[in-house]
Amino acid sequence: MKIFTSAQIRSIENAVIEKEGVTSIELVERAASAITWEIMSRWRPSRPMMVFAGPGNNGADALAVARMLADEGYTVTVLLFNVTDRGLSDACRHYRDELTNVPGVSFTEITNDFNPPVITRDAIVIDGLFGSGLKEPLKGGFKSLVDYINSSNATIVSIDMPSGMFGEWNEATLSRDVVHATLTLAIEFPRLSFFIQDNAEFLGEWKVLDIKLASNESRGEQSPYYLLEKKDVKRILRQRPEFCSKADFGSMLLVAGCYGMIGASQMAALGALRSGIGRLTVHGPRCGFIPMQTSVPEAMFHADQHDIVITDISPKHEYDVVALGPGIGTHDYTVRAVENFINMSTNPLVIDADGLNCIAQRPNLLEHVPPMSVITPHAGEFDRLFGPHTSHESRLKTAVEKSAYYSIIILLKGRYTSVVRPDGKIYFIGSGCQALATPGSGDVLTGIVGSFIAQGYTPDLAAAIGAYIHGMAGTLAAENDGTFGVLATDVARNISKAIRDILN
Ligand SMILES: NC(=O)C1=CN([C@@H]2O[C@H](COP(=O)(O)OP(=O)(O)OC[C@H]3O[C@@H](n4cnc5c(N)ncnc54)[C@H](O)[C@@H]3O)[C@@H](O)[C@H]2O)[C@@H](O)CC1
Ligand SMILES: [K+]
Repeated sequence: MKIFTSAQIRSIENAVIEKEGVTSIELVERAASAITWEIMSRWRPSRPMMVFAGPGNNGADALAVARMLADEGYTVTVLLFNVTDRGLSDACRHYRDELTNVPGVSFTEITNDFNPPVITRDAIVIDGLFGSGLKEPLKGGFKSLVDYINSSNATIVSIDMPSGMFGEWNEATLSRDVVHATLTLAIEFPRLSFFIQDNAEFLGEWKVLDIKLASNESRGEQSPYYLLEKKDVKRILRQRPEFCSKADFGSMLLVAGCYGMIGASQMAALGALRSGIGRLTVHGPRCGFIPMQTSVPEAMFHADQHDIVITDISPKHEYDVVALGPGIGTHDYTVRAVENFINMSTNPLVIDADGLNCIAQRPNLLEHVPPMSVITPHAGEFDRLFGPHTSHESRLKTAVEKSAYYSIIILLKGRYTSVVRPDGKIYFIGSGCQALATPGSGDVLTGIVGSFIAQGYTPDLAAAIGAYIHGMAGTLAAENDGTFGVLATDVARNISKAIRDILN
C-alpha cells in the first residue's frame, strides 16, 4: 500500500471531485458516516459526546458526525471554533447551518473568547479541530485548547489525525501541543507519521476507514513510501518447483558467535534454515563447534583458529551470501577480521549487531561495504554508526541520506521496521508485535534476510520480505504464548508456518 503525503491526498481528493463529479460535501458525508459507525460500535448513547470542530473540512467532518450521533440518540455538545480570518470552509458552513436546530445537540459557535466547558471523565471527546490542512504548529488559543483537552482524562477520538500533528515530518511539534488521542480514525489513507514511533503517543490506537476515495486516482500517484502487506509478500515469494534440490536454494556463510554468545549463531542459523536456505555453513570460534553441531546439526561448522573469538574470516568456498555479525563481540582481533573481510568483499553482505559495532570502531569502513549490502541496526546500533539522534523521525531521515550515500540497504528495526533503499524508497513493515522484543530475535532476522538473498531475491526485497516474515512469525508465536515469554527459538520455529500462511 502506498503511503501518501497530505499534499498528495489533497490532490487525489480534488481529482475525485473534478473527474467524478463528487462534491466535497458528499465526501464529508461519507467520512462522517464511517466515523459515526465506528464510534457507535464502541460506545453506547449513554456516553456524552463532546465535539470540538475547527474551521476546515476536518471541522465539517466533526459537525456531520455530531448530527449523525444526535440522530442515533446520543447527547452531543458541539463547539465550533470560527476564530480565524479565513472563516469556515464551504462544507463546514453547510454542516454548521444544518446543525443549528437539531434536537439533542447543544451547539455553540465561538468567534472570540470562550469559557472552556467542563469535560467529564465519561465523555467522549471528538477532535475535529484540524486534519491534513494544518499549516504550522498550533499556537495561542488553539494550543491552550489542545492542552485543556489533553488534561481532561476523557476518551479522545481524533478525526483523520490528532489535531496539531502533521501527516509527515513532525519534529517541530514533538510531544507538544498536539491532541493525545485514544483512538485516531484516519480517512482512507494512513499517513507517514503513523509509522514513526515518536507519534505513537498522539495517535493512540489508529484505524483507517475506507470511504472509497479514488482507487483509480491513487493508483496513478507515485510515492516513495510503502506499507508492505501480506499480499505484497505473496506476490514476491516464489513457490518452490516440484523438481528441485537444495542446490536450487543457495548457500550462505554465517559469521557469528564468540565465547558466551554461541546462542546468537544458533538463532541466526535457525532463521536461515527455517526460511529455506539450501546450504548453511557457520564460521565461529572453536568453542562453538560442539554446541552448534549438537543444537543445529543441519548446519556445517567451520572453526576459526581461535578458541573464543573470531580472528580470521577467509571463506574457503564461494557462497551466494555472507551474513556477518550476530554475537561476534568487538574484540580487537574480531574488529580487524571484520575490517579485512569487508575490504576484500565485493558481493552484497548482511551485517548485523556486533558486525555493526565493529564497523562503528572503524568509521571509514562503511565506505568499503559492497553496494546493496543490507545492514540491520536497531536504534542503538544505528546511533553508534551514524551519531546520536533525538527522535525516530530524524533517524529515519539520516537512514535515507546514508543509504543513498553508501548505496546500502538500511533495515531499521522497530514497531514498524523501515527498509530504506538507496533510491529513497522506504518499505514499512508492521507484521510484528511486542513478542519480538526478546533476546536473539534480531539474530533470527539476520538469518532470514541472508537466506532470501542466497535464494536469489534482490537484497532490498530479501530485507523487506524477511522483516515481514520475521514479524509474522513473532505474532504467530505470541498467539500461543502471549507477548511476554516468546523465545527467539519460538520465532524461528514459526517462520515456516508464516511462509506457509502467506503462500496459501
Ligand atoms: N482526504 C479526503 O479526501 C477527505 C478529507 N476530509 C477531511 O478534510 C480534512 C482536511 O480539510 P481541510 O483541508 O479543510 O483542512 P483542515 O480542516 O485540517 O484545516 C484547515 C483550516 O485550518 C486553518 N489552519 C491551518 N493551520 C492552522 C493553524 N496552525 N492554526 C490555526 N488555523 C489553522 C486553515 O486556515 C483552514 O481554515 C481532512 O483532515 C479530513 O478530516 C473529509 O472531509 C472528506 C474526504
Ligand atoms: K483532528
